Amino acid sequence: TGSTRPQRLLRAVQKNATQGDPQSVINAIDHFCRHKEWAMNVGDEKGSILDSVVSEVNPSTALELGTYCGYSTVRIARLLPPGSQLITLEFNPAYAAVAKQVIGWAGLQDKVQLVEGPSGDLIPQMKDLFGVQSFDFVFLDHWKDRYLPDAKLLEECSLLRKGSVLLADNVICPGTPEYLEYIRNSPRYESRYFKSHLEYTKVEDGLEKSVFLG
Ligand SMILES: C[S@@+](CC[C@H](N)C(=O)[O-])C[C@H]1O[C@@H](n2cnc3c(N)ncnc32)[C@H](O)[C@@H]1O
Ligand SMILES: O=C(c1ccccc1)c1ccc(O)c(O)c1[N+](=O)[O-]
Ligand SMILES: [Mg+2]
Repeated sequence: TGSTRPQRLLRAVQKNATQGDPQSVINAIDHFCRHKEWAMNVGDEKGSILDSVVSEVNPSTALELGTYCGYSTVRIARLLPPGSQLITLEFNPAYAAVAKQVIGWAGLQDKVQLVEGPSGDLIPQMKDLFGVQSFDFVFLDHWKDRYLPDAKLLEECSLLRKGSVLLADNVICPGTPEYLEYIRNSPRYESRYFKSHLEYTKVEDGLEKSVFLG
């Protein structure tokens, strides 16, 4: 029984990154994915756009849908101000186990709550589990057919407030047509498309940033 790609990615972090240095963890994963094995992290090019949006929002409470190995978790958490929290949801236990170790290697475990389970079940529990009133920032990067139902669920659970920012990965590739149609035509959001490329490739992809208007 051989290792899995997430396990090989973790080994590359442990070998090439410095404990407590988030940027070195990001660099080690990007190097591994460019030169060894492609993996579905948001990547460095779209990651820079993610960084700029997170820095602009400067969230006290942030939510990530889809952790995988924790690459974007580290990107977001490293930019959070003291006292703020990132909650990240992952329903694959093997991926969650790797992510926990990557986040720990970066020294960001105190800023991150990694919760194992499906977003559809966990989102309605956010207030009870974590005392969250609303999210200032949400990064959507889980299976693409869940973006729309989970955005609606966040609205229904009153987890968005005037000014909350949703940032969605992969709106071109693999694509999230139903989500884009809804969010771009809804009077309750102001949306903008950031053109980029699918991680570690020349294929077009992009991020959709949507501000909830209340
Ligand atoms: C593209 S990967 C996330 C990549 C990560 N955001 C990054 O950029 O490093 C998508 C992840 O979402 C998880 N996932 C998919 N649907 C989910 C759901 N409904 N609830 C929780 N996790 C989900 C998958 O198991 C997978 O690990
Ligand atoms: O769906 C895929 C996918 C499809 C086929 C093969 C590998 C990955 C994918 C590709 C790039 C992404 O940034 C991403 O978030 C995902 N995803 O799974 O959520
Ligand atoms: Mg993605």
